[in-house]
Amino acid sequence: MAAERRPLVAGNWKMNGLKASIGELDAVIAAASGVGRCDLMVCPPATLVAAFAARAAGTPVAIGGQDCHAEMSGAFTGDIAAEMLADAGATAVIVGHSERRTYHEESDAEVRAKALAAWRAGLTAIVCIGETKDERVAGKTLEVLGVQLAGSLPDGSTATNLVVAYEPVWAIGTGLTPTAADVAEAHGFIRDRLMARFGAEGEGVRVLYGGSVKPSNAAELMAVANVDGALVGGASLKATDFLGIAGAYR
Ligand SMILES: O=C(CO)COP(=O)(O)O
Repeated sequence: MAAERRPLVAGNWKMNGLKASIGELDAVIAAASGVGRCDLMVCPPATLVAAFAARAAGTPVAIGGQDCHAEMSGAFTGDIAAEMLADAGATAVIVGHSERRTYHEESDAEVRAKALAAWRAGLTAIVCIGETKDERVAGKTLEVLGVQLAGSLPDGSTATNLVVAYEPVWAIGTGLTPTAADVAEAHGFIRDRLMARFGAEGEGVRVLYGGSVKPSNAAELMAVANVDGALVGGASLKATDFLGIAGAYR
């Protein structure tokens, strides 16, 4: 029997949001109990994690970080340890987002170390993978995803400590999305790899789609086999749009 995977719709606010933005979180919390068929998470910038986690405590909305350092503490100016995110009330952290891989040159090995750091702190690791436009045009999408999965996921991944986010780099912030068939192919491939390596746990790992998800395309994307929710960037900044996407699971 296929594993029961409860969908997750997570918002990645990236470098957006000030204290006043908590009103958007309030609106998500107010509507959350009506979004019964999926989990909801908001990943604000690090400066807002503690305040957001305090506000979301006892509600169905989880709070996550956007990145963490692999070490627990030390002389790493400007960096944030997974333990600090957990201390602030986060229950998950995104690692290996393509913007980290591109602008901070993070390798699969570093992403893997960050995922292990997340587990050390008791956080779920949301590990992002995805091909560039050039890689897709060259027909290398699945090869790239295979390498990223092998290098970025630690041994010991389970249905509860890991979420994978498939985010084609060319679909992020561009308004472009892959066809449903392309999403099905990528997610099916990821599922196969997860099951080959982690067995029944791999069957339970949620695989999110990310890249230009909007209320208008969410239902179609979320209906694809092995798509267990969304990692939403721009459209997560407005509660109405974010909730519109989660509405795919109403
Ligand atoms: O990078 C993303 C989420 O992590 C997706 O961003 P957009 O939804 O803005 O395309």
